[in-house]
Amino acid sequence: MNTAVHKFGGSSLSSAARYHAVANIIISHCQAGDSVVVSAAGKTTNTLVKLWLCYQQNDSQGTLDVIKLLKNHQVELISELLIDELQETALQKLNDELELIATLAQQQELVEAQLLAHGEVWSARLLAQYLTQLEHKANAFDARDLLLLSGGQLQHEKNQKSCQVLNSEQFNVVTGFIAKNESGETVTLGRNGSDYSATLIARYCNAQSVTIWTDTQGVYSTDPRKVKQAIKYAKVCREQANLLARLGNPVLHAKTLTPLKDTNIKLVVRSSFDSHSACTEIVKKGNAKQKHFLTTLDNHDLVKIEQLIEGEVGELSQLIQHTLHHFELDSETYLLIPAAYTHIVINHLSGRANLVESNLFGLGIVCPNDIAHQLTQQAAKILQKYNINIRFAFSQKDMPGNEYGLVLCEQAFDTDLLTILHEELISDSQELAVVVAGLGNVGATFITQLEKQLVRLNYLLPVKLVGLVRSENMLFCSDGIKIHNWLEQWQTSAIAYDNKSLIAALEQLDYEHKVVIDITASEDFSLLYPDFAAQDCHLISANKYAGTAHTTWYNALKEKLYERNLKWRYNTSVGAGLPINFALNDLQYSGDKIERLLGVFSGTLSWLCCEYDGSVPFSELLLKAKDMGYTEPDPREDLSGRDVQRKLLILARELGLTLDLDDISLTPMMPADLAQGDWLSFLEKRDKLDAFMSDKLIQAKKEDLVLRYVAELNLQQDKLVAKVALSAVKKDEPLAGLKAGDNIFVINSLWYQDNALVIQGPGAGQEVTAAGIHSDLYWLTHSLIK
Ligand SMILES: NC(=O)C1=CN([C@@H]2O[C@H](COP(=O)(O)OP(=O)(O)OC[C@H]3O[C@@H](n4cnc5c(N)ncnc54)[C@H](OP(=O)(O)O)[C@@H]3O)[C@@H](O)[C@H]2O)C=CC1
Ligand SMILES: N[C@@H](CC=O)C(=O)O
Repeated sequence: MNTAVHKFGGSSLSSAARYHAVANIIISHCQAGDSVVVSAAGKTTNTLVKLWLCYQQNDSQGTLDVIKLLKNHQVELISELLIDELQETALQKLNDELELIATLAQQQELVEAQLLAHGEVWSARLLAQYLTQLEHKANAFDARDLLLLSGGQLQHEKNQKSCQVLNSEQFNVVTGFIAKNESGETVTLGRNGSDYSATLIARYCNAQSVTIWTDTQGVYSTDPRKVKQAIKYAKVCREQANLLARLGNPVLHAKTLTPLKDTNIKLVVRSSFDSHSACTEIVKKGNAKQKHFLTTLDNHDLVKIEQLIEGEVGELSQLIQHTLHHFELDSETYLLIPAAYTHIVINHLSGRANLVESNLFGLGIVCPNDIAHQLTQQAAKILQKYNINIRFAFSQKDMPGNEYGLVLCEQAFDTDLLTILHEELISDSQELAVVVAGLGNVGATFITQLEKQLVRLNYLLPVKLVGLVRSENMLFCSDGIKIHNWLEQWQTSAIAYDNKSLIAALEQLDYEHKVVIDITASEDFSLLYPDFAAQDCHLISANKYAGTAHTTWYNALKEKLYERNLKWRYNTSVGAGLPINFALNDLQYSGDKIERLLGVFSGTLSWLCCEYDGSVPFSELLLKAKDMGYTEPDPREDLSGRDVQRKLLILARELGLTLDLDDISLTPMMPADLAQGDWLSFLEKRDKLDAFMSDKLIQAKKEDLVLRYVAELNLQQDKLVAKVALSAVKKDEPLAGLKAGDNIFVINSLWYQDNALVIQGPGAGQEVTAAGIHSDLYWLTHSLIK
């Protein structure tokens, strides 16, 4: 049977709301037969440890107070989650257990491991009951019935048999962290013990995968809480994960990985707070690029040890319930120990260990082969420059193919310095994967231009085209699509496309940065932007739908992108390749205030108004504009004024205004009823459009005016004016003197009041638009390197 194991840590279960979220994840991500391993809720283990300390110090009042704390927390969870009989029984059982703890404490019979085990037992029981109440089959299992250790060693054969009780018809909610010994006593599995329980159970059940649901979104290049630019990796190979763990990185514990050795069990680290976001997969060697990591060490002691015995580091780690790193340098063996535990280790090694340095802080650098030495030297130089005294700096080979460096210093360094180190040591290792959606007029031209442009981009950062998407098919090649024969590859290898497979393909990309370039004109495609953001993709849009979506959706997208440090560029959605967005932003950055924006924002309507003199029917020109690649796929999007309305909204939002499309008044450049029906039925009624435009032209000519489709945003008056409409303008006005197809943006601001700033040039066409998208790609790439 293909089962999976899911593990939820304490922070994932800290409140009733979190239990509810976890239950939803289980219902949507797990199948009957899967095991769900849980830690103690929130800070329960810490509270139990506090209870143990009070008990040891014979502090009876303290003991009772902590029992009360535990009770309040559990009662709150039970009362908020369970109802009726389930609630009553659960409260009764909890009461009995807490009374027993109080009695045992009084009688001086408390046992530490047995006491600590309560946290996991309560979580598993409550979660199973809550799932049952939600009408899903679930049962709680005590891992002491599944995991047996004898003489400190796991009894694999017996455990494998015991795990057969896990039921294929239900969710099996199993306590993490605990096991039993041959005398039936409780033993705990140490720090991150629940992660270890999960991988052990996965091995014993021959599960397909283990998902560690946690409060971070995956494994990052460095701590994302300290360095905003930290990169989340889609894939990390087990050897590097193991090394990181041994250097004390808290995301995965070295022990967690051991049961997976020589198995094909997939290990995934995923956020239980954002279950749709991209995760990190820990893969077997060769299935992921070697990555760069920086991990920090706080307050460690360095101890020299004589004759390290095989397996002793593991034993010592078990003893202090903490990771220990050991290394050989100049034929001596050293241990790096969290300072709080040094005395325990030194005592344990009775006479074989000497303290060499105390209170060290440091940096671990995990990186691909052959560069650890160089990066370690570089890190040391940077730290020295910032007056950090270095005690040790060396690099080592770890397992084949793996290297690391350690820089141990006298002082701690702050997040600013870590950010600098990250920028200097990690940034160079990044690659950008490009996925292009839409290979029509503009998209195909963009790809043609990309071959040359890649040379330029590669000076900044290695950039690869890895995906192409059209309305029905897609092509993904994670090593890169060969641009000169993309069409051939498309014809032989493109596969059917649906949203789910597209998201899965994005998730699989093993790149530090990814960008989806939307050159479709599809609203449906734009609705996937939040999913792209969840996959850590930057966005570039020529498509105007997302930029003009309803404010609530639009703001939520912006917020999501901001939280993930993702960029969204959409320069070509207004004015094709013209730098209108740049100009508006630049004016604002430099303290200017835009008061009025007026112009012709449609290449199609500009071309039509300039070319139409009544000698040929208007609709014939419209078909020509379509052939030239100026119009939207359905040119009525242009004629209706909707396309211009969208552009005005995009610029208004750029100026910080909170507007929606309906706040911009619109007068179409065609009879309203022509908007109905499909394109062919429109063509049958094109005479109506011709007559409509002929009338407008005759009227304009009579008054010696010319026709222009004009957009205006005026912030000068009390009431904001935002409108798009066909207007007749005087021949000496800037809007009249356009070349066919040109856009013009007339900007009045504090600094450009009487003499407006004017931006004018081609406002549509595949070449200029594709070039504008390249500008967005260039600036995105540029922003990623520093
Ligand atoms: N033309 C111009 O001058 C300018 C255009 N733009 C914008 O650029 C975009 C593209 O314009 P243009 O190239 O002229 O349009 P086209 O109609 O020529 O091409 C559209 C492309 O999008 C693909 N597509 C449509 N729906 C989907 C979908 N749901 N998922 C994936 N792909 C899809 C189509 O696939 P298939 O090939 O299978 O049909 C096609 O390849 C539009 O948003 C437009 O507003 C912006 C500035 C100027
Ligand atoms: N159809 C549009 C294309 C660019 O956005 C136009 O004509 O301006």
